[in-house]
Amino acid sequence: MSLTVRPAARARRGTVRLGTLELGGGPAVVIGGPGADARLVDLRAPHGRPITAEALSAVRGAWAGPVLVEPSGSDDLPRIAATADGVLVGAAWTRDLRLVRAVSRLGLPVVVQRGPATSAEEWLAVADYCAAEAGEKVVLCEGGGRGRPGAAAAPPDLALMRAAGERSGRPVLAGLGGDPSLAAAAVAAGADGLLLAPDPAPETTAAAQEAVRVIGALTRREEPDSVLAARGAIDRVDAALAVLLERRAELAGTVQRLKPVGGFAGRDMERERRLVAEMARRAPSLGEARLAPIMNAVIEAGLHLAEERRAREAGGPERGGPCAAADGHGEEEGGRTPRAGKRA
Ligand SMILES: C=C(O[C@@H]1C=C(C(=O)O)C=C[C@H]1O)C(=O)O
Repeated sequence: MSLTVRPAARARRGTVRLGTLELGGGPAVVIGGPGADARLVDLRAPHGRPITAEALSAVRGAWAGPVLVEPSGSDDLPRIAATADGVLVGAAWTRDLRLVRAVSRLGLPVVVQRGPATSAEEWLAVADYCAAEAGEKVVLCEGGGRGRPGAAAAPPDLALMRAAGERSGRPVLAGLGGDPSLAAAAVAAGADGLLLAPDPAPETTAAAQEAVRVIGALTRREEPDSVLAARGAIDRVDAALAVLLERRAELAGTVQRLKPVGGFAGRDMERERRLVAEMARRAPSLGEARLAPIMNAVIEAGLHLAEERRAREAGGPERGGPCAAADGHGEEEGGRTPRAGKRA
């Protein structure tokens, strides 16, 4: 067995490369500040805008990955062409066709952003215009634009974002500015990436990254064609599984507290069999026979946790914790656990 990379057999339609990132084909990405997959530099910064060269080299000095730049005017373009991996046609200047044309001719991918002042038709027309000039390397971004420097970012219309992506076949970003509250919804609605502010709060970036991983695992169909890409996709599925397993353990713990007899003593094998059968409908390849031992382990882990917590709350010695499971007698734990008293 070898870890060779299969040549990409599929011609991917509708994907655009931003440096090392592929927008549209693989996982959803985050573009913004530190901690994102690509950095955004806004040369239209509100207070005394920095010298273009300084702003760009500051980011380049600290970050080797993809950089997307929003210019403030055509003077910025030569420097951007030499330094950046893509250009943002911000919502505030989609109507400056001279600048749009000059940007499209740089040879870099172009992200065309829609703001509240632009209609959907106008937005897609600008994107088509850029695509003709930029050799199809165009990405749509819905929302997040600031009309004026310093103004609040407009929230994205996610239905419009989805429709625009389907109609144009181009990758779509949801512009979220500094507000991650729609991050999960945007990924579920089909966003290929989330465009944040150039320097959002670290929690904003973390929330966006969590959404692209966990929600992306549930909603995006990826077709990885290398071991590395497939492992990346597995890592995202595992992130979603971990979130669900933690939530499941909490809920199973609630049942233990509410049932007349909780813990291993109150185990209900008929309920367990039924939930495995129900899961097999959604996991037909695994089927009941393979799911049963998996769910047995999950359920027993939840019961151990619940008993451990109960013992701790009662101030008694801990039983059935990880040590008990690790000593090789984990399966017999139910037999060694004292009967739970009636707790209503
Ligand atoms: C949570 C319960 O207690 C136990 C744990 C279960 C689970 O984790 O799903 C299922 C049945 C019981 O053996 C329950 O009775 O529903």
